[in-house]
Amino acid sequence: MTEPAISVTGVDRVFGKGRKQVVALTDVDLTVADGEFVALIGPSGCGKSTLLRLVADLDTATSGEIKVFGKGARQARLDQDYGIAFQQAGLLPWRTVAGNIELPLKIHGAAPALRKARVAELLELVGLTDFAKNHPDQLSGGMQQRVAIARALAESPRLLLMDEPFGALDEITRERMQNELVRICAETGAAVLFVTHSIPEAVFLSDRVVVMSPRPGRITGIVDVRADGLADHHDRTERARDQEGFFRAVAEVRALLHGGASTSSAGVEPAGVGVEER
Ligand SMILES: Nc1ncnc2c1ncn2[C@@H]1O[C@H](COP(=O)(O)OP(=O)(O)OP(=O)(O)O)[C@@H](O)[C@H]1O
Repeated sequence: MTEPAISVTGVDRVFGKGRKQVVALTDVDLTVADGEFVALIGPSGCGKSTLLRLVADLDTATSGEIKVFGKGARQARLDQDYGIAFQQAGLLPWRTVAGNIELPLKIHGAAPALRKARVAELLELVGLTDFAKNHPDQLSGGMQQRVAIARALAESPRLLLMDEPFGALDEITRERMQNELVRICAETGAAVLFVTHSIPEAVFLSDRVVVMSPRPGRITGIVDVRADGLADHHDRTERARDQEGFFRAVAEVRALLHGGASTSSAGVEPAGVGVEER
């Protein structure tokens, strides 16, 4: 059997001491299978980013164990087993689109010919071939995010860690980016751990949606959207947004966010309405 992409066991993260202590995460267990797409959703402060940061080795758990492809988080970072994309694209303004995408390869000493070929491939993957020589300030927000995703994919990671990568985009661009991400995942086969505030976004993109609650941050439930009749995330198409199973999964996630309350009288939320706006 292949190693899971991520395995989190009994993880706690406590910040500060005494009266200022914040229990950001308590007793979190989560497995993301190789090639699986898992979304983390929950109200502000429930520990989504903290969990992602622990997996990325940007922070250390107070207790518990985190493995990435069977290795410790630190070793996985050193081995560049994953790519990261955050809400702010974080591009270097003085480098071109191609220069930004190339950066991780350059830092890790890839030969120029190899870099050039890989950048061309990635530009095509994210549909920005014609913009290779542009600078970030000449691109729209969605295009900048595509550059960031291409950069995260530069070293062909088997895992992507994404923290609200589409959070700053308008709804139409956001849906387009979601469709792009589905296609990119199908082409690369990468597993994804994806933080979002949007229920429809989580359901549309994922195989499983992990619902968290705050104080202390913990997992309150997991919705497997495939059990609601949605295709595996690699095979998802735009039509999934209109399927009955999609609305069922949205209602299930919402019920978990509300502590198991019935959603039947509330109906299904319109696309794009996030946790925070509710
Ligand atoms: N470095 C830190 N020092 C102290 N407290 C922290 C630190 N990082 C996070 N926290 C606290 O941990 C809790 C979880 O924060 P986190 O950013 O993980 O939540 P989140 O679910 O990602 O929130 P949001 O949806 O608003 O981004 C919050 O109460 C936050 O204030």
